[in-house]
Amino acid sequence: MPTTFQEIPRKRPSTPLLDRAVTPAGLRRLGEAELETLADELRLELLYTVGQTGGHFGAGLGVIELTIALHYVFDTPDDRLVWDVGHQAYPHKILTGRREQMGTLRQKDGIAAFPRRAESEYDTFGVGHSSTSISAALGMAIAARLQRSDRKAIAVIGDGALTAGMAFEALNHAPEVDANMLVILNDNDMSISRNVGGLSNYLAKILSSRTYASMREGSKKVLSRLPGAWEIARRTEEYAKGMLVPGTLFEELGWNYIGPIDGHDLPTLIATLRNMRDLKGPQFLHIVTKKGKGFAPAEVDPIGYHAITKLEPLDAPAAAPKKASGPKYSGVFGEWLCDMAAADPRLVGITPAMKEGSDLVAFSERFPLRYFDVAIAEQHAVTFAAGMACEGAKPVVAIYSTFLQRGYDQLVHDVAVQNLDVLFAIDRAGLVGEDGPTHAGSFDLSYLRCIPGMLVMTPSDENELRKMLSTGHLYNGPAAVRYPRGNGPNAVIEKDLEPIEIGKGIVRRQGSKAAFLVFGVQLAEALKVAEKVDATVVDMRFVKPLDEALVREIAGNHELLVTVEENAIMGGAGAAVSEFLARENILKSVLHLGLPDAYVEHAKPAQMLAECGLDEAGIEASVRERMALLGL
Ligand SMILES: Cc1ncc(C[n+]2csc(CCOP(=O)(O)OP(=O)(O)O)c2C)c(N)n1
Ligand SMILES: CC(=O)[C@@H](O)[C@H](O)COP(=O)(O)O
Ligand SMILES: [Mg+2]
Repeated sequence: MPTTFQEIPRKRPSTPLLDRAVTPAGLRRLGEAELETLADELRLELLYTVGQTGGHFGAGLGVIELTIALHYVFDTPDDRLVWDVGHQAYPHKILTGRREQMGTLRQKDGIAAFPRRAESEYDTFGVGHSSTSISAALGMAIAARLQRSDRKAIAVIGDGALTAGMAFEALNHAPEVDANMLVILNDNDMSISRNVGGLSNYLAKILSSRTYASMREGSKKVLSRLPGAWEIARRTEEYAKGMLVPGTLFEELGWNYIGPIDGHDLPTLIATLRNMRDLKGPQFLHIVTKKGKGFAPAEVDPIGYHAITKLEPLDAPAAAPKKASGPKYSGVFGEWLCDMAAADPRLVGITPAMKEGSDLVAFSERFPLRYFDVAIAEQHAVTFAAGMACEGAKPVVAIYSTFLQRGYDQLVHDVAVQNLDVLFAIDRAGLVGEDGPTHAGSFDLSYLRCIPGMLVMTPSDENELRKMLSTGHLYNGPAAVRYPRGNGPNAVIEKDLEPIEIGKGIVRRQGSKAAFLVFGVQLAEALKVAEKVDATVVDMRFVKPLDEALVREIAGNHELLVTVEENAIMGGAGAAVSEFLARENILKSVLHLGLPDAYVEHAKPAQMLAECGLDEAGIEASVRERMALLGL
């Protein structure tokens, strides 16, 4: 049985077995009898390293045994192992040659938050967005068949990730092509919050209907489903009886379902994986684990320990009293949602499995009948909102920019084409820092402003966010407000629910020669630079509709326009300004400042913004360079 630790070690633990197993080749030289001790060492090492760096926590603790068993039984990296989401893959990284790099996790030039192909041959598929593993592993399995290779393909997917439509698209397809592949469902009954929905309830029913409790001790009942292990079952009537349970959904789809088994029982995991490794056709292994396993506080609070910040050194000087920072942008949204819900009974709040991240916690408690967590199902979230809007509800879809990409067709086809009244509260817009490019909200201004009828707003601070949410809510049609991860400049927030005039920007500073047209939170930096170069600063507020009259006026009395946005320059807000000037045949020097046409590697947000020239120094340097070129 795994050891349960009570504390996160602050000193690197002694790990004699892990020291010999930091590659799969080394791991496979260990005797099977040593693996449970190895699991304790690996779990302690994980506690230590994540304690030093911060990062995702509970999920990795839950797959310590599984990770060991997979690399022990399968010939990785030749056998392809695909982790879904990838937030549970730190043990995988430790066992595949990156133990010494774990101290650089999620830091500039360090190893990434999720598996990525460029980082290691053992990271067979880049992940971060959930529910992609079965499709990817299926693709690898069919490629192996076409290449007459007998390399295996294994997908490890969580019960949360399994709630996304694309997971079922792959579950549907694999039997059609009779793929030789293995899907391992890591069922811990948790998403980031508790997992929700019919599938979650169904999985719970499987656990109870297969007398999982008795199986957990023996677990031999499971082996009875496998060739060569049946004799064990046949010897005792009660085992055979246990198999007379109805087929599972997965079997009905054409998968050979095995389980549920205890995902922390290493001997059973190894025996079962060995038996399944060479079976032909689509294989589905259902394991039951605990998120946060082996660390008592995380076992008790898996939601709170989904991710942790790094431990402060014990001898750290007493931190200077932090300037009271205001609420995070998510918190401003969460408070507005409750206030507007109290004022407008038509409002409903929808989240695709990110209640905590998008801060719908208070709303879910105060308005439970109008709160909907649809699980990890962004496409469904958008069209579900569209259906509600058809009936006069005023849905607010709270969604990360990067995850809205998953529901883009639904936004266009189901909401915008029908001009339905849905408000998208788009959190994590722009660079998000340590989660890296898979989670950056780099493209929403580009992919939203091209949609006819869409209202697209970019608040420059917390108060502007609140005003724009009210504006979007009261607007009769598809609307979007995008705002970044974390805190703003701590602006004074007016607690009313009044909208602002649609399509109008505000001149925040009058200067000459150059004029900043700012779309979003870089307003503060632009104002500082404007003081130095005596530029005008306009808070544009709206990407769509663009305040064309104001742009025309500013262009008429400035030599240089500088657009600023934390979005891809390609097709972003700045492009809207240039398109307008071109359409009006207004010749003007325009400098676009934004995110480059590249994937910005993970680091601290400030480091990434500096790298993109979106910090004060970068903005100043670009503007001075252009002004010099123009002789201003
Ligand atoms: C498309 C997408 N939506 C949302 C998320 C945010 N997210 C990260 S982990 C997670 C929960 C995953 O649950 P599960 O697959 O059961 O893994 P567990 O954390 O329980 O190990 C969610 C919703 C994501 N990564 N990708
Ligand atoms: C793995 C995953 O997708 C989430 O855990 C994500 O990392 C959360 O991001 P925030 O920390 O910005 O809420
Ligand atoms: Mg889960």
